[in-house]
Amino acid sequence: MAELLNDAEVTAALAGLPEWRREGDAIVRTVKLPTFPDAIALVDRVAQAAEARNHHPDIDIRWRTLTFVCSTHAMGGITELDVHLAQEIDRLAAT
Ligand SMILES: C[C@H](O)[C@H](O)[C@H]1CNC2=NC(N)=NC(=O)C2=N1
Repeated sequence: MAELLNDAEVTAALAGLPEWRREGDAIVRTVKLPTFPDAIALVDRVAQAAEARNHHPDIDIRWRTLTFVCSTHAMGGITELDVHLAQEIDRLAAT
């Protein structure tokens, strides 16, 4: 299992993830899509990617606005798995 990142490591990771912010034991990004179906389509793409890597974000869906919350539940905090998932979500959100 991936090790917890310390504060400096989280800060360094977020420097490469400008759309993301730290909220306690998680990193968080909000994405606004043009339509509700567009938002659900992105959720589906993220779900496929999360399943493939067996690491899943918490997802809040409010009309066209999605909030992704990445934390490693088994470790109770932020690990490289969350950073890599955030990078993947950014790629999928850009398509
Ligand atoms: C058994 C399975 O590998 C674990 O439950 C996985 C599934 N997806 C997960 N996703 C996240 N975000 N954190 C976890 O600790 C986690 N654990």
